[in-house]
Parts: sequence; structure tokens; C-alpha cells
Amino acid sequence: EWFSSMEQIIDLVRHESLLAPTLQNYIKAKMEILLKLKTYGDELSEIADKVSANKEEYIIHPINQYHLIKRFATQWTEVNQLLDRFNRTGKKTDFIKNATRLFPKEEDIKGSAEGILRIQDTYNLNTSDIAEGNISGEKGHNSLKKLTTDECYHIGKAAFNGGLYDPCTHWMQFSLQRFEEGKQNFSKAHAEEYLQLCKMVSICLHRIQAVKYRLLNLKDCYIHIQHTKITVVPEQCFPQNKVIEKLHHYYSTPTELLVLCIGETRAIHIGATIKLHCYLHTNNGNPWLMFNPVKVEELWDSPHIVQFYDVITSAEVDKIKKLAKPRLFRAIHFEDKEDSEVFQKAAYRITKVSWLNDTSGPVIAKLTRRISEITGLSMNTTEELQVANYGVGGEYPPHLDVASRMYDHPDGERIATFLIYLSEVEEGGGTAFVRAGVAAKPIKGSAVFWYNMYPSGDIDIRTFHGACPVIIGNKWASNKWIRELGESFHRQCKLDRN
Ligand SMILES: O=C(O)CCC(=O)C(=O)O
Ligand SMILES: [Fe+2]
Repeated sequence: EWFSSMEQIIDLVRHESLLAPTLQNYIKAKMEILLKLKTYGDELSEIADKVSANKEEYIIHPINQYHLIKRFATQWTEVNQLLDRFNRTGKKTDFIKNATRLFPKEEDIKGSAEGILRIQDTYNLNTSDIAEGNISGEKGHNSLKKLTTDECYHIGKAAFNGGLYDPCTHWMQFSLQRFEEGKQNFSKAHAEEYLQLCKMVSICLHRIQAVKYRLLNLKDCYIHIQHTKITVVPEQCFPQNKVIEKLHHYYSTPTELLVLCIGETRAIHIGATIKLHCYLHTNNGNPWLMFNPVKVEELWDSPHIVQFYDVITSAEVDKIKKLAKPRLFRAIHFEDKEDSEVFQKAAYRITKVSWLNDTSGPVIAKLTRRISEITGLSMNTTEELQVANYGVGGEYPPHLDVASRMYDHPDGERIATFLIYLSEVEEGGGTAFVRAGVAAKPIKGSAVFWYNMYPSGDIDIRTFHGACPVIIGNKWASNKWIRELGESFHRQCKLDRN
């Protein structure tokens, strides 16, 4: 009891005089956190409202994708930290506890910045247009927000790290033009340094006319420039000529990729010498196709590349996407390392894939049978259906579908590819056959079909193809790869190997 002694009452006064300011400090600290949270909360709610009002339109624009990822990796991550500070008890606020697991991280910001750069590089877009959020002027797809000067600098840095020295030069120049002392989080000196370095490497690269410079390993080159600070001669950039040789082999027609991705075909350049047709196909009177023939458009004569239309309905597409979505994982490829052979995340292939077999759902089994009816091939030695969903600026550089590493596959090589488009893509995202000189347009429900091998079993390198970066859209595509063994009696070799 306190009332029975004056000395104790004096103690109470002391307690109170200590408690009151502590309470004030506590309230102040909490208020500060709450005020910060409120600022974030208001800002994020405002954006979330705008986004959900027009979700479909929002999500197809790469600058919006970049901002969305960045919001999670920065603002939402800070909200999470503030909430931790607010509840010192160590118990996480429930609503955010489970969500943080899914938050994009720094590598996602970097990945989406690289996506924007790929789009810029392939389609030759202007830096200031992109910064204005105007990635496809004529069609009027503007992003919800423009890029800030800090973001432009970061994209420039991503360009530097990704070996895109020309774009790096443009983005650094642009960031410096817009630089306002005290308003930016990067230093002017750093931006200038990057600018000089990127300029030098660009000059070096233009000299050796490496058209698709971003594919080359330039580390040696710029370290050399940095250390010697001398005028660069091409040979000094590439001590190992091998790198170039190898790339020339694989990417020998990069300029064609650029041309094809923007919608031209080689037919335009070589004149109307090839006759390509559109026709209805019943596969020699196949009963499944007699009353419902498939629409065919020839895209090229030799190698023969065709596009079949309406091979799958919209409802079937939805079912396939529903099956595939929870199983999507980052595309991997087989890498031959010095001492081991491993599957690696395919850094060049910006897509997630999943594999579905005929037991995954009736829709898959039905599709497999339909592919057989249309192509006349047996489905006995095919792979599972690969379903792919592309990411920010998602692309797949030119390649052959035959994988020589896997040559000893018991079913033989991938004799043919049946590539189905499961979505439209507003802009970009075509499939470019860089050697043939033609590109297919992703039209939902259609499929491109070609043989990767000659009847002799020799690989047909004219089928080199790649997926152009997606500019605007959410691209879904699906591959059914048909292997040799099951086709022994469907695609026989001729007497003459050639
Ligand atoms: O998505 C595309 O357009 C092409 C994909 C492709 O070539 C592949 O997955 O092998
Ligand atoms: Fe392919």
C-alpha cells in the first residue's frame, strides 16, 4: 500500500515523472513508424486501386511489370520492416507474414530491367520514349508511371552488367541530362564513369562489327580498357578469338533476327519467287478431319514450315494453363561443365515451363491425339507437352530444337516440332526462323509445325529459330516434340540421302 507513508507517495511522484516522458517517447516512436506506414499505405493503396481497375491492361506493359516488381522489392519490403519495428514482440503481423515469402527480390528488379533492355535492343527503341513509359507509341500502350531518374540510372547499370554497352551509354547520358543535385540517390561521378566506360567498349565493339555484341563476353575487354586507358584496338578486346567463332556459328544471323522480329520476312527481300499457299488440310482424308479440315498457311517452302489455325479451343487453352500454372519452373538446360554435366537455369531463356502428360488431364490426351491426326505422325515416342510462359521482355535466342547432347536418347532425336500458341501477344513475341527468313506470329489456338531433320535423318540447320522478346503481352506457348523412333514408318528416308 502507498497511502500510509508520505515517503512512498514521493516515490510515486518520481515514478510518474519518469513514466510520462517514456510514454511520450514510446508514442512518438510508434507514431513515427505509423506515419511512415501511412505514407506507404496511402501510396500503395492508390496504386493498387488504379492497377486493379485495369488489371489486364496494366500487366502487359513491361514498365508496369518493372514497377510492380520494384514496389515489392522496395516499398513492400520496407513496410514489412516497419511492421516488425512496430510490433517489437517478435510476432509478425499476420496479414504480411505469409506474403513476404512471395516478395520479389533485388534479382527480380535486375531481371526485369534486363527485360526492358532486351526489348529496347531488339526493337531499337528510343531511351527517352521508354523512360516516358511509351514503349509502343503508335498503339498507345503507355505505362501507369514514368521512369524516375534513379530508375534510369539503375537500368543503365543493368545494361552495363549485362554487357549491353550501347544502351548503357544512352541510359547514363539520359540520367545525367535529367540529374538534379540533391534529388538523386546516385552520384553524378559514378554515372559519368559508367558513361565513359560504356562509350569506350561500344566503340571497340563497333570496330569489330560484332552486331549482337551483347552475346559476347567482354569482361576482358573492359578490364583492359580500364587498366591501360589507351585507345583500344579490336584484337585487344578479344584475346580469345574462339569466343567470336563460336558465336558466329550459333548466332550467325543476328541481324536477321532483328529484322524478322519487327515483322519483315526474307520473301520481301528476295522478291516473289516462292509460292506459298493457304489451304484446308484433311491429312489424306483422315476421318477426324473430313468434316472439320484444318486451316493451313505455308510460312516457308524449304524447310517446309506451316502454321495450322484453330487446332485448340479457347476453353481447352484455359484448361491447359490452369494445369500448367502451379507447376511452372524456370527453364533449365543441359550444361557440359569441366568436370561434371549439370542442368543449369537457362539465363538466356526468359521463361518458366511446366511439363504435362496425357494423364495430367483429358484435355492433354485429346490434344496429343489431335496432333497425331493433323501431322499424320504417331505419338508413341513424343515428349510430354511443354507449356511455357514468358517473363518481362521474355525471349529465347536462336537455337535448334534437336539437342545433340541428348543424341543417345532411346527414342532418337526431335524429328519434328509442333509449337502451339496459347495466347495472343499484343506486340513482339514472334517465332523467327533466322535462316529460313520468316517469322510466325503468335495467334492464339494456332500451331507452327516443321521437321528438324531431313528424311535422311541429318539435322536441318535451316530450322534455326528463336522467340523474339515480348514487348507488350503475356505470352504462353507450348511445344510437343516428336522423336524419331516412332516415325520410322511415317517419315521414311529416300534412296538418295540428299
Ligand atoms: O516460343 C516460341 O516462339 C519458340 C519457343 C521455342 O523455340 C522452344 O521452346 O524451343
Ligand atoms: Fe525451339
